[in-house]
Amino acid sequence: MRVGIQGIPGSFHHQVVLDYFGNASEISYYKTFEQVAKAVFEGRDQYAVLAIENSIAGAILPNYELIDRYGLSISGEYYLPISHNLMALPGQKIEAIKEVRSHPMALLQCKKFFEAYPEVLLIDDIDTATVAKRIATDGLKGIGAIASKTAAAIYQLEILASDIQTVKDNFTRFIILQREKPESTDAVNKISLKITISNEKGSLAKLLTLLSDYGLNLSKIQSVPVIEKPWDYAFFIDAQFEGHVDFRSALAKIKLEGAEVKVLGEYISRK
Ligand SMILES: O=C(O)C(=O)C[C@]1(C(=O)O)C=C[C@@H](O)C=C1
Repeated sequence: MRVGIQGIPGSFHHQVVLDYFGNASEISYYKTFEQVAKAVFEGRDQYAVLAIENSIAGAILPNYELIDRYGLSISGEYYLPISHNLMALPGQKIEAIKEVRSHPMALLQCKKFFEAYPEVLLIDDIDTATVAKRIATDGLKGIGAIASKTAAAIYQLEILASDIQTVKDNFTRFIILQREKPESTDAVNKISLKITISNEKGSLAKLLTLLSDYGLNLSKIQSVPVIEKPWDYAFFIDAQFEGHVDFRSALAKIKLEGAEVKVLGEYISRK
C-alpha cells in the first residue's frame, strides 16, 4: 500500500502514517499538499494523509479546497498529539539563534514561546523536519527548527527547549483520503459534508436544526468562500452519530430544501 504525504521522515505527517498504517506501508514524500492530492487523484498513491485542523492554530483551509477540487473521499481520521521542540546544531546556545524556520502551522502553535525572544525572526518553511534536515546537512549556525523529538534524533540536532507549543495539550487532526469512496459499513459514525446554501434569512439555522432533528451531532462547521460568487459561503460540516441514524434521509431532506450537498466521506470517528 502506498501513502502520500507532504514532508519527509520525522515530520508529523510521517508519524501519522506509521501510527495509522503501520511500518509496512510505502510512503511517497511531496513538497506540497497539492502534489499529495494529485497523486491520489491520478492513482499513483492509494491513500493520502492530510493535516486539516490543529487545536491551537485552527483549520488549514486550503486543504478543504483540495479535497473538494480533486473529488477525493475521506475514509478515516487520526488525532496526533503534537509536541514542538526548538532545536539547532549541537553546541549552540539559545541566545545564538537569530532565525527560526518551520511549517507555518507549527510556528503559529508556538507563538507565545517566542514572545520572550522578540529579536528572533520566524520564517515559514516547507515542513518541520525538512528544516531540521537542512540545518544538519548544510551545517547552518544561528538557525533553529521547530520539530518533533524524533526529527531531532534522526537529524542529530540538539534540543534547546522542549514542549514549546502554547498549551501542552496540542492535537492535530489528520484525514485519510482515497480516490474512490470505500464500501459503506455499519461501523460508520461520522460524516463530512460540503453544503452550499442560498444566502437567505434563516437558511443556515434551518440546516442546523434539520441535522439535529435527524440525530446528527455537529462536531465542526467551517465556512469557506464560494469563489465564483463573492460573499457567498459554503460550509464544510462534520457530524457524528450513534446507532442507526438515517443520515441519508437527512441529506435528501436538506437537498429538498434547495441546498447543494456533497458527501466528502463516511468513516469511523477516532476521537
Ligand atoms: O511539518 C510537519 O511536520 C507536518 O507534518 C505539517 C503540520 C501541518 O500541516 O499542520 C502537521 C502537524 C503540525 O500541526 C504542524 C505541521
